Amino acid sequence: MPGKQMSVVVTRRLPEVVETRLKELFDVELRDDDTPMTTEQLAAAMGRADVLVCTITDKIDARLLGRAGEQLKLIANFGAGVDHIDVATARQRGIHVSNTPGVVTEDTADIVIALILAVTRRMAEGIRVAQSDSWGGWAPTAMLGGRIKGRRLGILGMGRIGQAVARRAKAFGMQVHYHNRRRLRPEIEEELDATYWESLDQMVARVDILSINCPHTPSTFHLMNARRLKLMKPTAVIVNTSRGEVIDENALTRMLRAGEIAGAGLDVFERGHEINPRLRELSNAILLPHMGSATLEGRIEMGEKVIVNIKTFADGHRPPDLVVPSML
Ligand SMILES: O=CC(=O)O
Repeated sequence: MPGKQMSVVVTRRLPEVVETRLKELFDVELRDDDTPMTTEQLAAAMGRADVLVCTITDKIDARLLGRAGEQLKLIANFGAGVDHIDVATARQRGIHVSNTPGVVTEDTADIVIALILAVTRRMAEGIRVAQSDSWGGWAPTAMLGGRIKGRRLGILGMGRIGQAVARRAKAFGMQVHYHNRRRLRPEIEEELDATYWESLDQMVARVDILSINCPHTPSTFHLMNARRLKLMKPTAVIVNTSRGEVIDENALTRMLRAGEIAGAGLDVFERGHEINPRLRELSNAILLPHMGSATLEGRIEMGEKVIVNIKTFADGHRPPDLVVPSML
């Protein structure tokens, strides 16, 4: 099927250069407004597109896939995480799913470090004080946080992002520990100076800062449940830039309130952008609106990946970033 004839429907506004390139290459339908499509709009899009370009704000479940037209052959996700797509059902229906791995790595790792520093050095409180009239000037005992040099960082999920976090953490003088389904190759472990823990419980109990960097899959849902959160030191900090569902958010909120965990830096939440109001009230939780990969450079690279996946598929080949259920 020649690329020009491929009908592509895009569910959200994308960076301008990406939209321009999509228009040059395909018969593309772009969005004018930047709100997520309703379920009905999504179903209609899936009924007419050969390729759907969607994002995390589009929940593509088995019911919706059941309404897809025969012509829908590729769902090219703009984003690395695909937990909003029922990949197994798509596969059964002969619909390929691709994503944009790799290009979100460095930006997301930067946000992990930013959150670690923001929580341990009380950045949010500091900004509030500086913006208010209440600042009385420098004082030896004011705004004291904790030093991160020498602290133990535990990385849960040592894929691309976890490793990029480890590199940065090493430069900050932190001790890197990690838990992963598979142990890293010895030369990578050595390069990162990283200590492997087969037991997640044991690692969680020993670290000062825990960074969540595993994807959300059925086996990582609530991996940080109440029991595991309770294993953390009361002085420890937890940072999540992956998916909210990996942590039991209610349990975390209770423990932060009770001072059983010292602080949290969260870029993602269990119910998307509906943040638990109790979490918002806490002064020891720094919350960001899911901006881990939000750089202009990164978003353009994500768009380029989407385009390469569609173009390769349109030319009759396997998209380079095909997601298969066994990867999840
Ligand atoms: O969260 C962002 C992504 O999955 O790329």
